[in-house]
Amino acid sequence: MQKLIKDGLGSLDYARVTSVLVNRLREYIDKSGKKGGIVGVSGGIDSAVTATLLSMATQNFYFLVMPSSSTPQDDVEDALGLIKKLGGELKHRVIPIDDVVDKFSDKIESKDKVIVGNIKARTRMILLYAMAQKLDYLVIGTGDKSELMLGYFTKYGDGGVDVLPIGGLFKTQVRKLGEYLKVPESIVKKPSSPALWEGQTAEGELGVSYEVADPVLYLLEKGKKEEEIAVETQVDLSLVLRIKEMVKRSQHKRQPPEIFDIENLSA
Ligand SMILES: Nc1ncnc2c1ncn2[C@@H]1O[C@H](COP(=O)(O)OP(=O)(O)OC[C@H]2O[C@@H]([n+]3cccc(C(=O)O)c3)[C@H](O)[C@@H]2O)[C@@H](O)[C@H]1O
Ligand SMILES: Nc1ncnc2c1ncn2[C@@H]1O[C@H](COP(=O)(O)OP(=O)(O)OP(=O)(O)O)[C@@H](O)[C@H]1O
Ligand SMILES: [Mg+2]
Repeated sequence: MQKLIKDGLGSLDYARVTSVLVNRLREYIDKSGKKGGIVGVSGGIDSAVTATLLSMATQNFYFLVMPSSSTPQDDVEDALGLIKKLGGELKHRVIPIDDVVDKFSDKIESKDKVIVGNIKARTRMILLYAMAQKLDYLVIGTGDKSELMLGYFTKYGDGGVDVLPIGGLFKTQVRKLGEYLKVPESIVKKPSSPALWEGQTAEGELGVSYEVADPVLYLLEKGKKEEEIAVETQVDLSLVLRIKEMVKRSQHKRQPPEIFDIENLSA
């Protein structure tokens, strides 16, 4: 990989990144007038890093672990282990969601795994917002830059949050930040998965690894031409084009709903 990509993706000062993100998060919560923050902790790297940063920003943190039938037992154990490490024994709840999810899917008569998976993500969002309101806290999002750019999240599900502290870091960087923050190895080394259905992995569903996608996303954001990116990253042009298409097609997930303007009715 070329130096430019290495500099952008590989050589961040994670001590500095940590202090900037923790301070920004503390300030954001203070300015919001809310008392603290809540995070859904899944046993995956994004929520582990976000929960760790939140616990460094404020004592007023709260965690929800919300397993479904497709959540591996190891994930629940990893989530609870992390919460204990962060001192969250009295500041968390485990809320299984299958009963609620089944009610929703029955109502629309669908067992489609993507539709039911999105119901799971949105059920978690509802529980996080309800608990946040009860505590007078904000909902702290866990999305990283790779997922955000690719649109690899459920709109108004895990995408429905108040702030995205690690949204400026690519997935490969979040893993490195996790190592720096001493997130348990079982979480740092775990392949990313939304766990919305059994056997689902992020890289399997996306059809590309984050190690490959991240440099391409990085250069796309820099405005580089597809052909140049293919040469620079040694990724097939067809894959570069597919990644670019994912970014384009998910634009609607990264912006508020379009409001139709009626200012110029005569035009
Ligand atoms: N052009 C447009 N303008 C405005 N809205 C548009 C639109 N095109 C679609 N939409 C709307 O967007 C909907 C589709 O988006 P959405 O409901 O999100 O659904 P969709 O993107 O189909 O599915 C979510 C994807 O994210 C993955 N995911 C979900 C949750 C967590 C994680 C994770 O990494 O942990 C990953 C999941 O595995 C799946 O591949 C459409 O049904 C439609 O309502
Ligand atoms: N079982 C769960 N309990 C609590 N929150 C969950 C659960 N599953 C998903 N979430 C929430 O949804 C977010 C999105 O899931 P996602 O899988 O992208 O993140 P992750 O598991 O933290 O990291 P990774 O992307 O590496 O798997 C999680 O970070 C978490 O906030
Ligand atoms: Mg996950």
